[in-house]
Amino acid sequence: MSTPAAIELDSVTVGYDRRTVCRNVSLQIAEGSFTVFIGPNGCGKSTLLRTIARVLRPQAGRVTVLGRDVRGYGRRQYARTVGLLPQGIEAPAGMTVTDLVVRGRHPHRSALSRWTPQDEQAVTEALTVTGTAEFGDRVLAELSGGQRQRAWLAMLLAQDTPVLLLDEPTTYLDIAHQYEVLDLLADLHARGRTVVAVLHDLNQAARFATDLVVLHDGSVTDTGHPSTVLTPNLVADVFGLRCRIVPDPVTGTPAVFPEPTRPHPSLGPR
Ligand SMILES: Nc1ncnc2c1ncn2[C@@H]1O[C@H](COP(=O)(O)OP(=O)(O)OP(=O)(O)O)[C@@H](O)[C@H]1O
Repeated sequence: MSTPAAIELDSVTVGYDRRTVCRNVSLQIAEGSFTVFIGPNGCGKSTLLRTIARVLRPQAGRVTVLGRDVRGYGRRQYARTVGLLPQGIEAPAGMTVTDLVVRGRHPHRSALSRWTPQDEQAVTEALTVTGTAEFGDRVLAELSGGQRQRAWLAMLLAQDTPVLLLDEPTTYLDIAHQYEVLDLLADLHARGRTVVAVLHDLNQAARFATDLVVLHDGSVTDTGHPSTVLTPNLVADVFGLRCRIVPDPVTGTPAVFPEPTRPHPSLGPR
């Protein structure tokens, strides 16, 4: 039996005002998968992620999450089900990292409910695993881009949702922190969460994804395991880049190496 879909898009057309970006997209994202959207700039990756997050409303078609039409969820109920880390998000002025992470618990609490040990544990754990506890008292606006990105990620973790959507979660992070965040997402996936991320680094996508979704000009052109999806022809067709694909020496997953457009100076005259 195949894994049930955590997220299902059925003939979804979506865009901004009268401008359509993604047309007639049908897609199933398996429950418990680590799915990565790849594709060139402007192809509609964020648009599709925001549609699943209910930030954008489809012009046509239907989005289902955990077997239920997303329009059928109440606001707080949806926030307990799906967490979104968007791109380029701004925090209210003066907000500290801990304040932000505490906000992640809002969907789990009502106006009158007390702060519970479970809330406390979720916040402490989110601050710890993202390495943000050490600057928990600092104001977000005064942090580096990478520190801020980890604070937003901590908020998302405190939200504690079965489905996580992340739009370029490694932006601003140095290489060690990029892998730390991806390992953290892999951990969440290993513990049964459905993780859907947009990534630009194809080698990282191939290393961490159980499923790739390739987008091109607002359409899904390929889906499947990285080892079957990522080929030189796909990279040429979708990104317009000539490349070689070799097994990553560490993981054996496909790794993309662009063909040089000119000889590298260190190679000397040929
Ligand atoms: N708020 C908006 N209003 C109007 N058009 C938008 C808006 N946001 C995005 N677009 C347009 O929608 C198209 C798809 O954008 P989207 O951000 O989904 O692409 P993307 O694949 O995530 O790109 P990138 O890799 O550059 O982040 C682009 O042509 C973009 O200009």
